[in-house]
Amino acid sequence: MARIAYFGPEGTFTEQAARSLTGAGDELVPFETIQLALAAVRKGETEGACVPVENSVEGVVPATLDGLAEQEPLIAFAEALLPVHFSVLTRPGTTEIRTIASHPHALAQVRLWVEANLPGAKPVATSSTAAAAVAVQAGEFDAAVTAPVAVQHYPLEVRATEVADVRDARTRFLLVRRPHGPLPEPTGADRTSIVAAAANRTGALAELLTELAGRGINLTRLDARPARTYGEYRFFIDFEGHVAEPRIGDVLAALRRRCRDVRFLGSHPRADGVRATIEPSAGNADFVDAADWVAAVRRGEQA
Ligand SMILES: O=C(O)C(=O)C[C@]1(C(=O)O)C=C[C@@H](O)C=C1
Repeated sequence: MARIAYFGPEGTFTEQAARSLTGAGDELVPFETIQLALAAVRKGETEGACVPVENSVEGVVPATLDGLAEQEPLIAFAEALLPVHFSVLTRPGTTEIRTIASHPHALAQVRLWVEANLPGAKPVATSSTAAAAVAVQAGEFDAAVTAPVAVQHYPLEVRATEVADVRDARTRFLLVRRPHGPLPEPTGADRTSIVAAAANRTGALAELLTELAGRGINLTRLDARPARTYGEYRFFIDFEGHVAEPRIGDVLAALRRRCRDVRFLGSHPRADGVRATIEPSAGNADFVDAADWVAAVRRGEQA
């Protein structure tokens, strides 16, 4: 049985993701913020932490990216992809909705719906969707935009379901742990994540990307976040493949040479099961064959 921290309180999308990534015997422990969930696993209070990383409408979750780039390293060893649509909850009997609360990512995904259906309602940011339900229950706000499961945890009334400005929105979540023990086995449908600090000079980012492109490695995400000094950035790069593969090991070694700093954030199976695209002459067998040939040349056996 493992203790797993998650971005709570109870009834968040993240709790759902954590349940899908853990076993029945595991204990899920809610934390009010992403930072606190990551701190729990760093301190060894829990064996893992489940946090949201990116949404198909609103993009990355900054607290997760910054939290993984800074302090002691953590490694993602599994991911979940959840469909995202919302319920709107109020205290029973509420007649007028003047304030509508939720996580900023959730508010951004229902802005048009709120304008059309609750004109004049003021959006208010809370730490999570479930925290909005708690605040509505406490009488702080009139309505909460929540995950559909939230109503099972809080005694609120469902005013609308399936609320979403963009159909088929999805959020991806990571299960992270401290870097100890073996990585998940490669499956052929894996994702590798790094955060890199490129040198501050012309073409530095293009050179990093050329290392990946030259080995036929397909990117799945590229984001820049400030590196806490004005004008300096970190690049979060996700790509197809697993560090156990020769082609991925080869590109990581090249990035390590080129970057001021590079941190490995994990290699794990993709939740959508999409298999890596392998370009002609960039498969693992091609890398192994090329390395064998160089070794033979060095031994003086082949020219
Ligand atoms: O507040 C929650 O329920 C969360 O799990 C966070 C979160 C996010 O960070 O994007 C997760 C999915 C939705 O996109 C809205 C909020």
